[in-house]
Amino acid sequence: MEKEADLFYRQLPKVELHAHLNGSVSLSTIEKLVARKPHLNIEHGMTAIRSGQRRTLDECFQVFKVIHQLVDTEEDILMVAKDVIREFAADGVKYLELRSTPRKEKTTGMTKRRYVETVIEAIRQCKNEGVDIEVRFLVAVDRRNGAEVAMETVKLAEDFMLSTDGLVVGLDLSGDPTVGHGRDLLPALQKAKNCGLKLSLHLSEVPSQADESELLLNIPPDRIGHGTFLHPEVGGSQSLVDKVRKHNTPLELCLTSNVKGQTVSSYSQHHFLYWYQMGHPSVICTDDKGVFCTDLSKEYQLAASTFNLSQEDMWTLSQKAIDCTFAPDLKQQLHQKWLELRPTLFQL
Ligand SMILES: CC(C)=CCNc1ncnc2c1ncn2[C@@H]1O[C@H](COP(=O)(O)O)[C@@H](O)[C@H]1O
Ligand SMILES: [Zn+2]
Repeated sequence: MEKEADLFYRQLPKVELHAHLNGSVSLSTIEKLVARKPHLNIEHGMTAIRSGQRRTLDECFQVFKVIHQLVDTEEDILMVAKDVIREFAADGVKYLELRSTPRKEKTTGMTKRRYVETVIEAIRQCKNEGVDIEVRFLVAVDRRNGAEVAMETVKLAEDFMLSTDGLVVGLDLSGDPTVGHGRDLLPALQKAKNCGLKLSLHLSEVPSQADESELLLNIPPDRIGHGTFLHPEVGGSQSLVDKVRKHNTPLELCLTSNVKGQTVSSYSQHHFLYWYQMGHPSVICTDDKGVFCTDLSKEYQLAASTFNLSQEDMWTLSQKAIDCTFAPDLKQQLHQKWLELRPTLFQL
């Protein structure tokens, strides 16, 4: 029987704002992909980092390369996206913002436009099948690919924002944080902001990026991914913190990802506490639930047990996340849903 606390966190209605599509592929979907491509000789150990395991950031990024080999056709992307959406729904996520990087045509046999269309198709199919979750999409820019590709991606994202009835809501900046510099991507990010795309930027995910963060915070972004090294105690600065505070920019915080990727030394050292105690908008997210063998319920439970927070605190945290979404049209509906679900949850 499921333990009472597990049940509480699974039933808690949740908002997931930071999920990379190909990092979110579950074991059962990986098995289906491996069966489609036995010649690749890929085992699950190569696509996930299990409990207790730690990897360097570099090793983590190698894992994405393996997953990308497995997910390289239109059929794969449709299946992966549908499976991921259904899994988040089964975990009690009521609103999901997925993000994914359209890859070079020669690696997938399809154009970047077709890649995004396929993810949108998966979102539509899940909606038509009655999966109980609202999904929106952020087109991702991989910082490793430089300024020109970033600009192309922004144009693509803008086209989709205008043609998908609000399903494409923004732009993500991600990829190996040790490669490239945000200054080169500034024109593309500014263009995205000016045309109405919401911006979620991976920021200060590794140490010594204070200059870059300073620059990118001036845009300013609409949300920050990780922000692990923003505050002074870890080599950031008060000026960075002040900027984030001034704009009240929400942080997307991913505990397991940071501990397994070794940018944070232990759960109790996670910067969640710094921002949460300040009353700053902090949203618990998974990052890559497949790679890091987690789900959003586990992340909520982990935050509660690590920082000694009550179920009531966690309820408030999940409810406040609604105000950090990039879908203003859905906020009222989501708040209503939370209110309706509350009585059943606290009767447990
Ligand atoms: C290595 C590590 C600790 C990962 C967690 N932190 C991350 N930091 C930056 N970019 C990421 C991270 N996790 C996933 N991504 C991005 O998401 C991609 C995978 O999802 P997709 O193909 O865009 O659908 C990766 O190739 C990478 O560009
Ligand atoms: Zn991320």
